[in-house]
Amino acid sequence: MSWNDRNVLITGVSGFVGSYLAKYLIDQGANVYGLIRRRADGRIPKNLVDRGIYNEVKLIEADLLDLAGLANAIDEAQPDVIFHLAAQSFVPRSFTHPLETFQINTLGTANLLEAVRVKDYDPTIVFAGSSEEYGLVISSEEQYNRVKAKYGHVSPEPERIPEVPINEGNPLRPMSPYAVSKIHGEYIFRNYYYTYGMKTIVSRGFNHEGAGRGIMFVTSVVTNQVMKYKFGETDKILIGNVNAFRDWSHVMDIVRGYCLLAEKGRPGDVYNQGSMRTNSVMSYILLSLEQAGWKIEKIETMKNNKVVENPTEIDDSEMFGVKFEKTKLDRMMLENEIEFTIEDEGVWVHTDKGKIPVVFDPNRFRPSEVPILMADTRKIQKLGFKAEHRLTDIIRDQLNYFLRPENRV
Ligand SMILES: C[C@H]1O[C@H](OP(=O)(O)OP(=O)(O)OC[C@H]2O[C@@H](n3cnc4c(=O)[nH]c(N)nc43)[C@H](O)[C@@H]2O)[C@@H](O)[C@@H](O)C1=O
Repeated sequence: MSWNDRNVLITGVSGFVGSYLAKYLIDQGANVYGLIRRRADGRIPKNLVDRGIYNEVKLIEADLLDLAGLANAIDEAQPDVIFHLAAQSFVPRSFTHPLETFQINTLGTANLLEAVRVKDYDPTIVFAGSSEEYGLVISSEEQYNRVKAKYGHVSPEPERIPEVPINEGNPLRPMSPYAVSKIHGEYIFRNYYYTYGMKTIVSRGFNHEGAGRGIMFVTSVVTNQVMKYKFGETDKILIGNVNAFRDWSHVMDIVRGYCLLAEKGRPGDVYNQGSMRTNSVMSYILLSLEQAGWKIEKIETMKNNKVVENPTEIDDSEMFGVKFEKTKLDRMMLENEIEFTIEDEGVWVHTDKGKIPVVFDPNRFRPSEVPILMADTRKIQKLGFKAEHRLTDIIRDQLNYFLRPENRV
């Protein structure tokens, strides 16, 4: 399918992913319409300015909670394809504002589909579902036993251990109101295919990052602080749970994946999008420091005397039946040889230029956590998907972004 002269409507166009997607589609010749909430301050969304497309996206003001406004937007855009990316997407906010999260992500999603249905258009509609839907993924017998001791049960019980890499058939064990809201959104999408024959397709995107990623997400939290440390604007790196493992992709790989799903995805179906690797938050910090110019010799916890020599040594051996790039430290953590706890208080990173403190901040820990995510992307690969970027490409783009003083927060 050629995108040339196709009408595309993107909800969440001023967000991180929405703006990259809009730029990509404009470059392909599409007419891109973007749904945007009315801004009281009249300021131009930074992401659209940074992508250089502010004058090229046709912005339509409408709120996901306003059905009439959405119906007007559909009339105006007459979309061949809709990408529904707008959401309350920050997991910690969903813990403090669950109802707001449900309103925007579930009711808002239902409203959008209703607007399309009542208007009788027949676009392909792609939904930004999330790997968060999988939630409590079991990666080893040890972890299973720990989880069972903590919660009393694991429901549904795993049919295999490890449950990674995660395929589309994995159980959904949501660990946040955000995850529940995305499951709900996804199921409305799928149901509208079965009930009304609408061409709805679900992407379950694993974490995707790059220059301009929201400042509150961990990859920006890390790279922002690393650059601040480099320029003497801070004397430590503050962080929450460094044991979490994520499948981090470059935003452009996922943007291409969204387009592929619109072109070739099967209506009513669900597709993972990710990189088929998994790395820890701790490694993200160490690799960022390394790319910013420090040579890392060892790490040592501030309390409890846990030491790892050469933690960033590259290990591309097979784990969970997949060969992927990780650090020596990632492997040790995945094999339960080492775990960081809040009682460790933090980690000293020993480098060629002295010790850097990485301090654990109790306020950044979540009431319930997704321990590990790693996508099995074989289903979308059959449509032609390929994750082109390495983890270090993402880190490089983010460090370059924070090199500019005006982007550091
Ligand atoms: C696919 C999915 O991806 C994103 O959700 P997320 O995985 O929650 O992303 P995040 O970057 O906020 O956290 C990743 C991990 O990092 C840990 N972590 C440690 N220390 C800090 C910290 O200081 N800040 C944050 N934010 N996280 C921290 C934190 O505990 C968690 O385990 C959203 O785009 C979501 O919309 C989405 O759909």
